[in-house]
Amino acid sequence: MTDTIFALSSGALPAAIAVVRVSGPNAFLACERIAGMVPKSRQATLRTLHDEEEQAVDRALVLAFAAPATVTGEPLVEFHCHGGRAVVSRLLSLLSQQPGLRDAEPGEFTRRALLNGKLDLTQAEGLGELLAAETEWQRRAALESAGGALSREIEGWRERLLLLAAQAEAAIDYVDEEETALDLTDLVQQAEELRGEWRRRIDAPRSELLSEGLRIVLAGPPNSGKSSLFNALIGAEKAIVTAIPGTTRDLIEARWDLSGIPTLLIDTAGLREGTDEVERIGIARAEAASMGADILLWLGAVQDAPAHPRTILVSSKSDLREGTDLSNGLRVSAKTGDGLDELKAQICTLANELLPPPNQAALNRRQSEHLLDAACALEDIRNADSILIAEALRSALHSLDRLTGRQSVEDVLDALFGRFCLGK
Ligand SMILES: Nc1nc2c(ncn2[C@@H]2O[C@H](COP(=O)(O)OP(=O)(O)OP(=O)(O)O)[C@@H](O)[C@H]2O)c(=O)[nH]1
Ligand SMILES: [K+]
Ligand SMILES: [Mg+2]
Repeated sequence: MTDTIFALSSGALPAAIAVVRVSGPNAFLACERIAGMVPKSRQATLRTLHDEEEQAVDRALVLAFAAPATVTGEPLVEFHCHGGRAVVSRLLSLLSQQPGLRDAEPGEFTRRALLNGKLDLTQAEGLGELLAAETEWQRRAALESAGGALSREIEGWRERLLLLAAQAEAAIDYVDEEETALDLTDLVQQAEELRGEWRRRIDAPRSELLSEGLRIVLAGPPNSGKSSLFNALIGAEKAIVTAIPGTTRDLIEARWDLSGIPTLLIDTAGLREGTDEVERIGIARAEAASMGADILLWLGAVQDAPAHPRTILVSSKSDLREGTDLSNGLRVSAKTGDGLDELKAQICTLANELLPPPNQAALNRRQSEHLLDAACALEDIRNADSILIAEALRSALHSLDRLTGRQSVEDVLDALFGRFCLGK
């Protein structure tokens, strides 16, 4: 029999309320022993929790959910108790003494939900992203995935693919019976339309851009004011600023929430012929960071700017150089704050082009790879015979199923072909 698992599901203690969850076949039994009864399914009931000596542990709201309509698909009980450390620790130790109960492993509730078909892999991944979300954009995108937007899209592809596969299999039967080969042009065209849709999804921005943040790099000659601008943008004196050229040596990174857009702002060493070994290494890192930037903020002369497709030219220290600006960059002063809003607006515009649209569930690397496999499977079907086409479609289906974590396609294929089989 499966273990019954329990864990503190709410956040750090102490807190006003703590939620302890129990899931598995013995959840109701444990509830009965601790709360004296199992409340009616989905009805919050205030109970005194007791230990084995009938000593009161806490007054808590108890919620029971009957399987299978629960988040894990198993019988589930929630204790909403007071969030003191001693209360929670007493309740957890009490639970651990109940028959068949043990501590949950990290992510185990979600794993059970996955195994019981309550969500698929893409939703579980979305849930992970939702828990990790720090900015608005991340939250909205993760909510799309967790809510099943991606799995619904994949399910749509899968159904179309299944229909095509069934037609291809039927065409094989015709060949067996030496009747006129069926015209497969239409089928091939539909498969290629699917492949085109997948290609566009694969080429779209990845969800990692959201979880890791857009890399925005400040680069330019020494003393151009990179570190000052870095500090002004993040609103903290994180980087050392001095009048000495070559102050910054290593990369300095800060997570920066730019109006909901998750970014990683990176300050770098000023670019020049390095005077000592430490500075030369720092400059090499600065150059590498500039190359790898999603957006480059260049604080030097136009003609010296590295070739980067998304560069914003910044003319720094605008408070000092009234009207004598030669760089054609956006005039910004870290000292007075002049031009900072405009700079942020320009970064936002570039970021909007780079990031996955928040109303579409972006694919992560793992998902893209499986979708690419599926697209590749359908690559050479244009002049293939029905047997090869059927095989290619089947292989594409397998890739989609690895994408969602669906175990086996065979049963589904069997069921479907049972219905579709023409001529047999
Ligand atoms: N007036 C004025 N001075 C500034 C401004 N920004 C930076 N400075 C000054 O310029 C000097 C260099 O600034 P930093 O921010 O250290 O320049 P940096 O590009 O990081 O320099 P390195 O790290 O050495 O490459 C310091 O003395 C700053 O106070 C500004 O907007 N206005
Ligand atoms: K400096
Ligand atoms: Mg600096």
